[in-house]
Amino acid sequence: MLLEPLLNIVDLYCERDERVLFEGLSFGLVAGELVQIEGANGSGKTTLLRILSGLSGDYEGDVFWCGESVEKVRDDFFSSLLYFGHQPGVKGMLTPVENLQWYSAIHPALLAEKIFPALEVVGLKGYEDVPCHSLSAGQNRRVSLARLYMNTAKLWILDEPFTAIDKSGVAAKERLLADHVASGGSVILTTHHDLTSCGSVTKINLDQLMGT
Ligand SMILES: Nc1ncnc2c1ncn2[C@@H]1O[C@H](COP(=O)(O)OP(=O)(O)OP(=O)(O)O)[C@@H](O)[C@H]1O
Repeated sequence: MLLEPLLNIVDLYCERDERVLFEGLSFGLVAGELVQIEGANGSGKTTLLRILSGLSGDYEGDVFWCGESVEKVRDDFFSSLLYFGHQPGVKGMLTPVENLQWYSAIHPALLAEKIFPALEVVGLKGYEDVPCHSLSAGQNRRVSLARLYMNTAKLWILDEPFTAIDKSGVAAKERLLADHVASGGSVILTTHHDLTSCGSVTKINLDQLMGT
């Protein structure tokens, strides 16, 4: 049986600084699917993820969520989405717990009762109350990644989630992604890592869609 796509991207066109990043980009993402966006530096991976996450409206084409234009179903779409950006998005003056409390206050899919277990899983037990400006780059990234262990969102859009994460952290994140798709969640991500234990991965290469 053919599954209806959760997210459907139709004929997307985007240019920046008079350079076409991609044109005619169409693909669908079904429940339980992991899509990896590939491409050289500057090919438009982050730009695409920002468009799909509703953070940039500077494009042509259509994006549908469960068969409806995302514009029409914004509330449902955003409550089903967890976006993990290029930057950790962690405030240095706040502790890991405070950062996650703030995220949980603004996003209904992030469960506050999971903050402490999530910080333990990402290896930050004992650092819960340390201001984030005193943590390393990798530890700040882990604070941000802890959101993945606290959430019930169906769709994860992750921009370079493994940056600054050590080998054991990468293996744990791969397992988390595999569990998410195995339980019917969906993931779109960019990474320069080879995904070795996430099961089936659909790859989309932006280099082949670059215009002039
Ligand atoms: N807000 C913007 N205004 C103008 N140009 C932009 C903007 N954002 C990105 N660009 C340009 O768009 C192109 C694509 O950038 P993007 O960050 O999407 O690439 P990327 O594939 O994610 O790169 P990397 O692998 O280096 O992270 C780059 O040439 C960049 O300079």
